[in-house]
Amino acid sequence: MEHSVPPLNDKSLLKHQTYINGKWVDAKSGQTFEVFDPATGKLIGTMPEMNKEDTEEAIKAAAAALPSFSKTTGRERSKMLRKWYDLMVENADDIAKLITWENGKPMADAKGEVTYAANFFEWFSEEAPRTYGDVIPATVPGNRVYTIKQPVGVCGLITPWNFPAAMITRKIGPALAAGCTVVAKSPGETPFTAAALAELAHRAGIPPGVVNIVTAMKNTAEVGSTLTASTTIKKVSFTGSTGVGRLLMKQSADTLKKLSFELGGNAPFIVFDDADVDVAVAGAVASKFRSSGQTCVCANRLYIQRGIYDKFAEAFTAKVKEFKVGSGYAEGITHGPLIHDRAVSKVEAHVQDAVKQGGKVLVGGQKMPELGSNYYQPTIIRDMTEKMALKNEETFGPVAGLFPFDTEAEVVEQANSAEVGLAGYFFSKDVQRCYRVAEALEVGMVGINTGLISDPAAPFGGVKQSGFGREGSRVGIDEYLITKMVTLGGMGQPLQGS
Ligand SMILES: NC(=O)c1ccc[n+]([C@@H]2O[C@H](COP(=O)([O-])OP(=O)(O)OC[C@H]3O[C@@H](n4cnc5c(N)ncnc54)[C@H](O)[C@@H]3O)[C@@H](O)[C@H]2O)c1
Ligand SMILES: O=CCCC(=O)O
Repeated sequence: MEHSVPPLNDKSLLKHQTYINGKWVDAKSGQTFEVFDPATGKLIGTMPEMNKEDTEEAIKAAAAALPSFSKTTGRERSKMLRKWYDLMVENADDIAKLITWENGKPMADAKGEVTYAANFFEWFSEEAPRTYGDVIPATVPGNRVYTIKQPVGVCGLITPWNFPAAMITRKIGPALAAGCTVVAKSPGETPFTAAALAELAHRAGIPPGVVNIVTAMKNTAEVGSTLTASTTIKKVSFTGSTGVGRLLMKQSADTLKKLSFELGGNAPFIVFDDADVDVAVAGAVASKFRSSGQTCVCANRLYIQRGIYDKFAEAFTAKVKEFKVGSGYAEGITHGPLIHDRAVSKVEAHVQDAVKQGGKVLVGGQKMPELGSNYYQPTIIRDMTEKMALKNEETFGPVAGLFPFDTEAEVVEQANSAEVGLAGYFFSKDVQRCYRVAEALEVGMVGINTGLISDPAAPFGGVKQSGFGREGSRVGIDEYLITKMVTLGGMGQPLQGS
């Protein structure tokens, strides 16, 4: 389905170059890559196809900016981040238009993402002046011990397309607050939002070289190996799939980098018989179908206790039938396209596999060629079983599989059977069960009686093969700091003259 792209209020936010050392530049090779609108398949524009040489140039710029930036006070960095936050808020409509254009999510969701993304700058502007160390009572007589927090150095950041703004600000915010400088590789599918953020960084007065954005599509792996092999880069923070996370961890081994990895999920979503069905359905709609199922914390396996199974399935199906799928710019649209044809193929494969093994489609189950090649109907399948592909792999698309279960112990075992452990959700009115199950789930984040857990104030991250490290919250800045211990010897002498 065709749609027209609403014009930006500030056309200068749409860049076709990238931002390195405070300047807008092309790739040294002159090469570019094309970026397409997932809703129409039409070309949005091109961006520089950068390679090892360009990445090294960006690392050099970040290294040159580090000595002076790392010596600014927390209060000075706080003001810069606050200014960047204010500019994001002022330009929220334009950034949302760019997100919808290159990612496909509906404008209402894109606006929500801009607020979420900007809030990381606001949050870390408040953390920047508060990187306290400790004064430690020493064991050795005559010693005095204290710690200071210092920036880790130049950081390499790699983020995915599903939140073109928020995944970047969730890393750059704490990095700058800590006094680090960064080289960020923006996602190949959604580089324009990142470029608009860089333009706002420039306007906010962030010094040249502090924020550098490398763009690439075909050369992505080359850029990744340059960042991980560099001895200048002291830390890599990556958000993306578990497979790429493993590769980057191997590549980082030779230089023993500090790492933070926010990787794939396969979230269990459990509804107990004693839950409020309406609350559980609202939670499932929010958790499963946010961004058409393309978030790492989306419910993937919905476990519904047998006593409530039919009632939940019916109410959930009724809600999903109300969705309106189409171009993210059109009025009243609740769900947009998937990012590309590979995403559609994975969704299709999971649905076909479930149906072949006895799953019954309650709603959806088909592609939507009348809208475009990247659209798939929001889908619910009941009578799911443990052997189905959707149970073991993150679908990353708009398919909800309903698994029946009998006991609390059984469902927790099933929930924990995944290799990954990012988010988990459950619904119950029994307060003792709430504590019990929250403590038993092997995940980094638990939602009880809610399907939405993302909050800049709350620590975001996983366990098992969902990675390590936490983003947002008061601990998010620690990922970009080192704790230096200082011991003063020969202290504690008697007062002079005594
Ligand atoms: N835990 C989290 O916070 C979180 C958040 C969002 C997405 N994710 C996960 O990300 C995945 C979806 O995103 P995706 O398909 O774009 O993931 P992906 O791993 O393919 O790509 C993520 C980023 O890594 C880059 N990349 C890919 N190969 C690379 C390489 N060899 N070297 C360096 N960079 C490389 C991509 O260009 C992109 O910018 C899902 O598994 C999802 O769960 C996790
Ligand atoms: O896709 C992963 C990030 C989602 C979020 O931050 O809510």
